[in-house]
Amino acid sequence: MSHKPFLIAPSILSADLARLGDDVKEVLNAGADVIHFDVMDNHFVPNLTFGPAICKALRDYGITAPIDVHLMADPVDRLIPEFAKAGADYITFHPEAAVHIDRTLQLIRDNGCKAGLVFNPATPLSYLDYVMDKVDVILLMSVNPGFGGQSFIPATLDKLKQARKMIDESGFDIRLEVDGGVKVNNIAEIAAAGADMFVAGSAIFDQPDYKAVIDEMRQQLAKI
Ligand SMILES: O=C(CO)[C@H](O)[C@H](O)COP(=O)(O)O
Repeated sequence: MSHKPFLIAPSILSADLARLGDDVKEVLNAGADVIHFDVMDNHFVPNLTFGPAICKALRDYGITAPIDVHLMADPVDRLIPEFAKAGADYITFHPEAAVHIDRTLQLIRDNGCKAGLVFNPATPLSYLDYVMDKVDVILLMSVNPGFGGQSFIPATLDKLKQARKMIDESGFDIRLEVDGGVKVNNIAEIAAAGADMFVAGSAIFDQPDYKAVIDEMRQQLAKI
């Protein structure tokens, strides 16, 4: 197995939304690598969160770290140029929400962002079969999307191993991201299964000392 340097991506779903800019600065100062930005539309998932204006507000507030926009929205295409303009670095979407997956991946790259597909726990990896050359990131949901604070679904470990094999065999430069129920006590096992980018919401933002959690996560990752 080969993997890229590990990235920790706190999910702002669990941040203090009344003081989002400051909370994001704090988590980055605590050692986070990427900000995970959950876009929920109350249609594809039963919750409603943030749009491009909030992404732009973070940029205007001085956030320079990569922003990883996870679209839990249907349809997706018209959001892509908006988020690219607002400062997104990664844009990922669910294949079930796209009419033309290949075209949507290309649209993301054409807008200057890294493109990715997101897989719900029961969504098969076969959606990747003809687009491995068009993805920069594969995101496996380890919970059903919509809410933070859920438990990691163990079957994700086998799915991560399959995705890692597909990436390694493809020879393409693709990140393997995981989202949902990632904690200090399971991050090593998740990394051993092949993930190299870890979204964590409640595990980080629900603790008073972000640096302590992120440091502990890195200590666990150093075992891999
Ligand atoms: O996409 C998400 C939910 O749909 C969140 O990013 C994810 O659940 C993170 O929260 P936690 O780490 O608390 O499980």
